[in-house]
Amino acid sequence: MPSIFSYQSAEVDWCEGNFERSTVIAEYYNTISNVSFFVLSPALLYLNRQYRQQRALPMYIVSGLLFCVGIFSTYFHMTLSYVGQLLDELSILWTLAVAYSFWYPRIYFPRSFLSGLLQRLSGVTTVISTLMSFIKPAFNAYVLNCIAFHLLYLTWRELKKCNDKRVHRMAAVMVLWWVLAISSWISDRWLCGLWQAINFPYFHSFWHVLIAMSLLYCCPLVIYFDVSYEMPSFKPKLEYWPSDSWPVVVPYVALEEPHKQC
Ligand SMILES: CCCCCCCC/C=C\CCCCCCCC(=O)N[C@@H](CO)[C@H](O)/C=C/CCCCCCCCCCCCC
Ligand SMILES: [Ca+2]
Ligand SMILES: [Zn+2]
Repeated sequence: MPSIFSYQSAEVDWCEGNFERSTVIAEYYNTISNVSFFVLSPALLYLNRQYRQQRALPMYIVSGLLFCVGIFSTYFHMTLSYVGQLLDELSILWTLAVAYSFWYPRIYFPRSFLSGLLQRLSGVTTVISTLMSFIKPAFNAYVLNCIAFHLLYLTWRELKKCNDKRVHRMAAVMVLWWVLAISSWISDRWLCGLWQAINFPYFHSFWHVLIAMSLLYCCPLVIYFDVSYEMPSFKPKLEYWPSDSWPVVVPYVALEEPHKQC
C-alpha cells in the first residue's frame, strides 16, 4: 500500500500531464503558478499599510495563512500526494474560517444568546469540514468553492448600502476575475479530455493566478467595509497603485482622518 506521502497518492490528478518537464515536479505549471500567492501576501501587507497599522494581528495572520496556502499548494502539485492535497485544502478552509472570524460584519450577527450560539456553530462546522476533508478531499474542494457564493452574497448586501462608485467598480472587477477563475477550475476538472486533445491542459495554473487576482480585489473591499463599520475615526478611500492613470493597477485602501474641529 502506498504511503500517504508518496507521489501520486492523492485522490485528484489535475489535467496537466505528470513529470513532463521535470523528474521531481509532477505538474510543472500548476506548481510554479503558485508564485501568485507568494506575491499576493506581501503586496496586501505593503499596500494596505495604514490599515495594517490599526489592525496588525488580523492582517499578519491572514496574509501568513495565504502564504501557507501557496506553500501547501506548491507541495501538492509537486508531489500529488494525499498529504499534499489535505494540506492544500485545510489551509484554504482555515484561512477562510479565520478571515470570517475577523471580518464577518457584526451587524449580521443576531443579538443576544444567538450570537454566541452562531459563533460556536461556525467553529463546529469548520471542525466537521476539517474531518470531512480526510474522508473525501475531492468533494471538499467543491464545498470550498461554494463559500465564494456566500462572499458574493455578502458583497451584494453591502453594495446595496454603498454609494461610492469606486467600490462598485472594484466589486465588479473582483467578480470578473472570480468568474474567469472558477471557469478555469471547472473546465480543468470537467473538460480535461478536450484540453488534452488540443494539447493545452493548463487551466488549473490559470486558476491559481486568477483566484489570486480576485483576492487582490476582494481584500481591499473587506478592509473598506471593516473601516466603515468598525473604525469611525477614519474614512476609507479606495486607491490604485502606482496611480489611477496607469494601465495596470493594484487596488488598496487608504485611511483618511476626517478634519478634527478645535
Ligand atoms: C482582508 C483580507 C480578507 C480576505 C479574506 C479572503 C480569504 C480567502 C482565503 C483563501 C482563498 C484561497 C484560495 C486559493 C486556492 C489555491 C490552492 C488551490 O488551487 N487548490 C486547489 C487544488 O490545487 C483546490 O482544488 C481548490 C479548491 C477551491 C478553493 C476555493 C476557495 C474559495 C475562495 C474564495 C475567494 C473569493 C474571491 C472572491 C469571490 C467573489
Ligand atoms: Ca496531472
Ligand atoms: Zn491548485
